[in-house]
Amino acid sequence: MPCHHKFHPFSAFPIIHPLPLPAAQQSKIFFIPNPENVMASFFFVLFSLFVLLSIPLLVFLYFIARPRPVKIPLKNRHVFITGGSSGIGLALAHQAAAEGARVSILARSIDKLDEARTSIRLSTGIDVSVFSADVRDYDALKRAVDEAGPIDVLIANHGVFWATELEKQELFGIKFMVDVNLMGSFNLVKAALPAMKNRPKDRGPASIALMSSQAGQVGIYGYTAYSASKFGLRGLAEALQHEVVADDIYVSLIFPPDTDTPGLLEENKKKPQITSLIVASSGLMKANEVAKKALNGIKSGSFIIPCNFEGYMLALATAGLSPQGSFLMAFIECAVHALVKVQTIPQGAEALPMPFSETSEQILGYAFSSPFNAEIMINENLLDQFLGFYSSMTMKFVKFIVLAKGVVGRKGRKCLQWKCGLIFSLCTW
Ligand SMILES: NC(=O)C1=CN([C@@H]2O[C@H](COP(=O)(O)OP(=O)(O)OC[C@H]3O[C@@H](n4cnc5c(N)ncnc54)[C@H](OP(=O)(O)O)[C@@H]3O)[C@@H](O)[C@H]2O)C=CC1
Ligand SMILES: CCCCCCCCCCCCCCCC(=O)[C@@H](N)CO
Repeated sequence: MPCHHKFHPFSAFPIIHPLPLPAAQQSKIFFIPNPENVMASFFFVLFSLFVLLSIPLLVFLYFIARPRPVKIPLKNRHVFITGGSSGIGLALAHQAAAEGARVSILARSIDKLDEARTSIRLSTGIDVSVFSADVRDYDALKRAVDEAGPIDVLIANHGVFWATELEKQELFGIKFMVDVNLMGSFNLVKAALPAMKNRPKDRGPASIALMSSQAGQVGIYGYTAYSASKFGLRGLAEALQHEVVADDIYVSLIFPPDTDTPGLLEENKKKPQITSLIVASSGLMKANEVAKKALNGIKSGSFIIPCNFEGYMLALATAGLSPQGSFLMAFIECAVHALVKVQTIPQGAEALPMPFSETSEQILGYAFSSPFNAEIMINENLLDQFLGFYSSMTMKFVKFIVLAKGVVGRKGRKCLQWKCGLIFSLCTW
């Protein structure tokens, strides 16, 4: 397919020559079942039937799962934050201290740590403990974690980042990002988990939060190494949640957009223009806004913590089978997945109208006409919608039940197993 647009040196946006949509695709954009089409009517009836049938099923599932809201307090609890000497980590430390937590921060530079301690003391009157270690050095990290004492809320926020095309990226740079962002988080969780699991039962639920990025939800030009390191955190988090839920530990993943921090200032000095354009479509947040969203998410035990509107959209589009503590959100995620498909179109591969100025069909078809180039397709195949909805619903509910605090907490694993079995057979009837 030929390239239909190119960058214009004087324009913030690539010049786009809109392509007329092929007739077949135009009809896909609006879902209007054609009454002359027997198959369509047949599927329409089938679909209505399934919708009707699904209501009692959902009510039944709701009563089995009986979700209980999780509350993880910060007051008088030990919050341990890596990368707590700068940017988002520093904002997290300020706010956690202000909420009455005992705060420990860890980073490499002792000077920056001391500076952070002073600034937190000045604004809150509270002294935080500081630890100097490199998260890549397991032994040093373990010593710091042991010295700090049992942790209630562990926030793996440390991170290094810069944007470069893979071709121009040196191997050691890739390894550095993966080692700090991903392996460093493994080191941290390994070091802290035993004491977190053995905490006295009356200390209440605990949290392990990992700082990802919107570039950890969707791959972005210039971020091959960074995105890979942040996507990796998601695998770590999803699997870890299964392993620790019985210990009343909740895992969270935080997905901020660009955030105004010393780290970003450095990154922006040498960023490919395309990266800047794409990233700009999700705006820029302040470190204390991100920290606020993050702490609220942690306190409510949310697995996925988006930080802005675009982040909520991305979270819906990329929910996958990640744990969902809210019955309603689990339902919405599955319904959205069955009905629409959001896909990103690599720059230069296909021309899209930009900004909106085209016909209503194109606006509906390509709702996110930013340089991010998200194409939103509406699924017009009813059988497909039905299967998509029920398969993701089935899987999500099995996970939902596995992870529902009520089930594990109240009656233990035996009860969990028969409920999982029941849900499976119910959903695959
Ligand atoms: N700013 C942004 O636009 C966004 C950032 N994020 C993520 O948020 C997190 C924080 O970012 P931000 O506040 O901007 O970053 P900053 O660069 O401002 O701060 C990074 C912190 O991590 C520490 N750190 C870095 N490397 C190591 C290491 N090897 N061992 C221990 N500590 C280390 C730094 O201290 P020291 O150098 O002294 O070790 C510093 O305290 C990162 O994980 C980042 O990927 C996500 C989305 C957007
Ligand atoms: C379906 C809805 C789509 C909505 C549009 C979403 C646009 C996505 C933009 C992603 C921005 C990524 C920022 C990464 C910041 C970061 O981590 C760096 N500062 C560190 O390198």
